[in-house]
Parts: sequence; C-alpha cells; structure tokens
Amino acid sequence: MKKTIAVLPGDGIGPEVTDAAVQVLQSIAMRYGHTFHLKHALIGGSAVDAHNNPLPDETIAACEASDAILLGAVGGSKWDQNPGHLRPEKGLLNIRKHFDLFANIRPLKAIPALLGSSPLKEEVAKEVDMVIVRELTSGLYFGEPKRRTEKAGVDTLVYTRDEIERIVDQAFEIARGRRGKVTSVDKANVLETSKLWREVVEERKAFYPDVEVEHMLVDSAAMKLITDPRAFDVMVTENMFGDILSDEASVITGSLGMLPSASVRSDGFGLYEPVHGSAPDIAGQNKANPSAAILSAAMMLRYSFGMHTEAAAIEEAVMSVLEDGYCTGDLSDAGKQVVSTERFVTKVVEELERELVSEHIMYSYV
Ligand SMILES: NC(=O)c1ccc[n+]([C@@H]2O[C@H](COP(=O)([O-])OP(=O)(O)OC[C@H]3O[C@@H](n4cnc5c(N)ncnc54)[C@H](O)[C@@H]3O)[C@@H](O)[C@H]2O)c1
Ligand SMILES: CC(C)[C@H](C(=O)O)[C@@H](O)C(=O)O
Ligand SMILES: [Mg+2]
Repeated sequence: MKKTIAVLPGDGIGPEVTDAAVQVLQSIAMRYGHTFHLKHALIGGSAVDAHNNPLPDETIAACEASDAILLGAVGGSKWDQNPGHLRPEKGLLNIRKHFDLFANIRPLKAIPALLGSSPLKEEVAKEVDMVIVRELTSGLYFGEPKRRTEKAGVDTLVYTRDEIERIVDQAFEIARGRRGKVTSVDKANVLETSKLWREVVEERKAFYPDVEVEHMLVDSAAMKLITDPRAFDVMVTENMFGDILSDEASVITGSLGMLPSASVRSDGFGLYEPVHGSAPDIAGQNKANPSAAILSAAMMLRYSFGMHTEAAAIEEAVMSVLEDGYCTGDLSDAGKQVVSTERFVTKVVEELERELVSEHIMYSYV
C-alpha cells in the first residue's frame, strides 16, 4: 500500500517521540512492502516562531494532501505569555476543528510487564481494558463568547444535540465490538449541557439494544477510575471531562508516556497523537517514553489504513521490549533497566526485525 502521512512533531519532546514513531513506521514499511510518504510540517510553538501562526496554511495544506496525520505534542513555557491566538495549544485545537476530528479515542489496557508500576493493586490493574471516547471539537474549549477583562474571564459551555448524537453513536459502535457496555459520564445534577447529553444517550440507546448503558456523574467516575476501573468498558464523555479523566486513567497503565490516542471523524480520516504533552521538564534529554507515540502510529495503521497485522506487530514489539526488561525513566520504579528514548526505539525496531528474521527462517523450513 502507498500512503502519505503528515508528520507534525511540534514542541518539547514532540520531535523526539515522533522521530521514534517514524523509525518504527519505516521498519513496518520495509517488512510489509508498504510505501509511506512522510510530509513534515510545523505546528504549535515551533510554528509560532517560524510563521507567527500555531497552525500555518502550509501545515493545513500538507495535512489535506495526506491520508492521516501523526502528531507529537505542542506547548512550552517559552510561549506561556503569548496572547491566545499565538499559543501553541491553539494550533492543536484549530487542527482538530479544521478537520472535524470530533471523536478522540483513548484506549487503556493493562500492560502485563508494568503491573508493578500501577498505583492499583496488581489483581485489579491486570484486568483493566477500557476505551475513553472523548468529544473533541465542542464544549468549553470552543464555546462562544470566550473573553477576558481585567476583572473577569468568560468561557461558554455549549453542546448541540447533533454534536452529542454523533459522539454517543461512535461510543455505541465501539462498545458493540467489545464487551457491549457504555458508561456515559456527565454532570447532569448541575449542567444543562449534561442534562441534554443524558437525554440524547437515552434516545440513542434504543438503536443499540445489544449495548448496556449506565450514566455516571463525573466526580464519581473520577473516583471509580482509580478504585475499580474494571467496571468500565467504553466511557463516553464531553471534551473537558474526557481530557481530565484520560490523564487520570493513564497512571493505571504505569505512565502517561504509555497512552496513545486517535482523533477521528466518520470517514476514517484521523490525527494520531500521544495523550501526553510536550513534557518541557525532560525535553531534549533523550529521556522521553516514545511508547505512546509509537502506539499512536499503530492506531493510525489500524483505523485509517486497515493494516491490522502491522498494527498488532508494533504493539507486540513494544510489549516485548518491556517484557525483556527495558523501560524509560518515567517507569524507573518498574524494576527494569532504564534506557534512553533512542535505545528504547532501537530495541522496538530490533524486535520487529527479529520477528522478520524468524519468519524467514520458518519459511525456509517449509
Ligand atoms: N497533545 C498535546 O500536544 C498536549 C497534551 C497535554 C499538554 N500539552 C502541553 O504540554 C505542556 C506541558 O504540559 P504538562 O507538563 O502539564 O503535561 P505533560 O503531559 O507534558 O507532562 C506531565 C508530566 O508527565 C511527564 N511525561 C509526559 N509525557 C512523557 C513521556 N512521553 N515520557 C516520560 N515522561 C512524560 C512529564 O515529564 C511531566 O512530568 C503544556 O504547554 C501543555 O499545554 C500538550
Ligand atoms: C494541550 C491541550 C489543548 C490538549 C487538550 O486539552 O485537548 C491536551 O491536554 C490533550 O489531552 O490532548
Ligand atoms: Mg490532556
């Protein structure tokens, strides 16, 4: 297959982890005979520095001419005092909105090699297998008016019925392919948007009689996530709640550096990005955990290109390297050998190539 991928490394550790994901994609291309044409472009703070715009037109054009987008992370203290339209994060919000990437899918599954790093009891952590489906292009992040005076700040929370319907339907579809349970998280005891959200979930569930539905208030869901996340299969929620709950949930797997995500629209086009940020505290030190970015690339192969075998090969390679006893510094309590970002990705690529060699050996015996 020939595919064009827009690669947007961004800021901080973004370039380091994106580079790692690209190395893995190159190995996959060789192994499976694909051609991945990579178009690098700027986003976030690096784009503000070069073009005074966190999402330059050239970047949008590169993405429009691509089959999928791979993104690192944006942000950093260098740009913290910038006005809103020149903040790196604005580039990320704008690209999600521009491409109508309304569904942010954040899978969370126990990693056997890292159970010791989870704050949960091992017998609980080992059974976690859930997906957070976060609405990504509406809510507080985008509602108007949004303004600031010296004495007050205003953000507006708006959800339309259509916006809720499409994300809820997405969650029902995902649940059908899994254990068939949707937990809808809201704050319906206080917020009008949440009351509408709950109403829409109740209406849509009639179309998915095979899926079990429960409603949970967000404060209670936050508690349940770290007491017994085994109760969740698919969690669907609005933009801001999903942002907070997914960072909380990431620690269950051992580190924020392990969690990948896909931001997609209905036709399968998507942007793939780690859940973590630009981690300025470790940027440029060859310390970042590249797993979330590498696993995001695997999600891209699976969801946007239908390359299921290739995606599984990447996931298995990352798990094998962890099983073999290697990790990055964020997992230093896992009782493994701490290696650099570069060393970790070399190990993952070696693992992919080792599988290739053993396939050839098997073939020669046939
Ligand atoms: N998708 C994105 O681009 C994105 C997401 C979240 C935050 N941000 C931005 O990133 C900047 C920093 O935000 P923050 O510090 O609150 O969150 P962060 O996710 O960047 O970092 C939180 C903590 O986790 C660690 N961490 C994160 N990813 C890691 C990895 N791959 N390997 C090892 N350790 C990792 C960091 O070192 C830090 O201690 C801010 O400007 C924020 O707006 C961007
Ligand atoms: C950087 C920020 C705007 C972003 C968000 O809140 O969506 C990030 O935290 C994420 O989770 O992707
Ligand atoms: Mg976040």
